[in-house]
Amino acid sequence: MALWSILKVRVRASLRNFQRPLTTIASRVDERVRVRLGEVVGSGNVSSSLAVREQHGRDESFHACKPPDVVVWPENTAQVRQLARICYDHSVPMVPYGTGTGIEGGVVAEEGGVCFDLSRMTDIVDLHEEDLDVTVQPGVTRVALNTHLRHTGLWFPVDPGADASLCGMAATSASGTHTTRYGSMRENVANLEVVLADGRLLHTAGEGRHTRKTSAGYNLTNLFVGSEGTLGIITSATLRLFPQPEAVASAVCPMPSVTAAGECTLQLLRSGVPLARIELLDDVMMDACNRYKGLDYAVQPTLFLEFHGTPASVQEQIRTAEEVLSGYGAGQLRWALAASERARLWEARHQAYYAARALRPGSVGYVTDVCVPISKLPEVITTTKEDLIQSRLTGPIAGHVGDGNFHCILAFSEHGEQERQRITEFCHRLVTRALAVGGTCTGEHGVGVGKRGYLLDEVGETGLEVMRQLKRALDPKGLMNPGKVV
Ligand SMILES: Cc1cc2c(cc1C)N(C[C@H](O)[C@H](O)[C@H](O)COP(=O)(O)OP(=O)(O)OC[C@H]1O[C@@H](n3cnc4c(N)ncnc43)[C@H](O)[C@@H]1O)c1[nH]c(=O)[nH]c(=O)c1N2
Ligand SMILES: CCCCC(=O)C(=O)O
Ligand SMILES: [Mn+2]
Repeated sequence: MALWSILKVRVRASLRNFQRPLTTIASRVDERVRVRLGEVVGSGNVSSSLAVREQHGRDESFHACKPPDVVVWPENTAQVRQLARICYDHSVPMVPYGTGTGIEGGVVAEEGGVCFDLSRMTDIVDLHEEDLDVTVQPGVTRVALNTHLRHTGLWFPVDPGADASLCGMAATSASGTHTTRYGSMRENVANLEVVLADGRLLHTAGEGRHTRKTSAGYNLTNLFVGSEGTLGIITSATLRLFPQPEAVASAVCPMPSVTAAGECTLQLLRSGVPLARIELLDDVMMDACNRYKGLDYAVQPTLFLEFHGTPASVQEQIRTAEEVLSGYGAGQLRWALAASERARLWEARHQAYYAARALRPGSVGYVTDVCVPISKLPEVITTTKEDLIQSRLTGPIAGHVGDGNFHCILAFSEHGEQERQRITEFCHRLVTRALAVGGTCTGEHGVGVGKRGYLLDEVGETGLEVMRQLKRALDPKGLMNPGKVV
């Protein structure tokens, strides 16, 4: 697309945003407010130090740091409610903070205010083994939960690469490498406890309820899943658990091209093999992972696969998968059967972001996150790879291809203005390409500040207006994480 057309789209989107202001000019945190916050949490749980504020004003992405005015560490829901009430009374913005691993600038304090660091609320409140569910506080991370569950025979499968907080994952509607089989946070959250902007406490599915399904009224749970701190502060999440699979087999499978890998993925999904994981890493990504983790895989487009089930069903899944793979020119499969080998393999995939950045030491990462209908994946991924080459950009591709979701990771120097411009234009073309085939500008990382300009094109005028009406209804003063999403 010509530069002029790109600019027109941008200007149109930002004009529309401008026409419907959602936030009032909120006041900053003055001494009076600071003292009141300290009275709630105690002096050890509040900080105005610049280093602490800067650490909380950015996430793992390239988005510029904007520090909050003060950081508080509440220790329980009652404190979160009291703190919210103080902020509400004084019209001070509130920014919830989980583990800060987001990559769309979600925790950047656009208008300053109070950052609620929830990492000290670390209880696993209710584990119902017979019901296959658990309730966790916002300081519990996905690895901490699975470590806790290790001896129960249960696990929680949603696995973004980072060891993120589970409530932060709910807030961004995160997914991971198991989503193709087990779902994302949207499918795996049964209830949320939320402190609203004015301090009221909401249980999205009703207090104490933890059923597999419900049709009681509006789905408030999924209104808050993906709300990115703009509607309230999640103080606990009730999550679905799964039995740990009896048998697990992982394989690394080199493919002749990203197109063949995409087409093969489609055929595997159609064949009905219940793939537990299917991830694509292109040649550049494989090279980066080999270097970063000291591995020796072939440097070519590669599928990482995993099968779960009984020993007999895993064998059968493998037989069917091998037949499909051979039809698309797959090379020799390398199996990882021992738990330690599998852990090494998936750790390499989970750290793909850092591996990509390590290709250019000192760089920052610009991550794209489009998701398309699965039938469009081969076409979109092929065109994107060609675009990367034509744009002279080094952008390894890693994809949760079973979901039609993939990322390019563009590592760049913060000082290279021209390169940054080329990256911005490439990312814009990629999102436009995804939207044109019925896809989304973000499959899992959220809107944050990075994707705000695309929400209108994606959900339309009415969609955006309804989102904004909901925001106004729940947060009339515009205090919850202002400047994000809508
Ligand atoms: C190496 C690597 C790899 C990956 C990823 C990151 C990195 C660094 N991610 C992105 C990230 O891990 C994911 O978005 C997490 O869900 C963010 O959780 P945090 O707890 O870190 O939220 P973080 O603190 O970064 O906050 C993110 C947003 O949620 C809000 N928020 C956080 N906690 C909240 C709460 N309790 N209540 C209300 N709002 C809250 C914040 O205000 C902010 O808007 C990812 N993601 C993904 O989906 N799939 C993936 O595969 C990966 N892979
Ligand atoms: C690689 C892109 C950034 C993180 C992510 O979402 C993933 O690794 O899947
Ligand atoms: Mn991802």
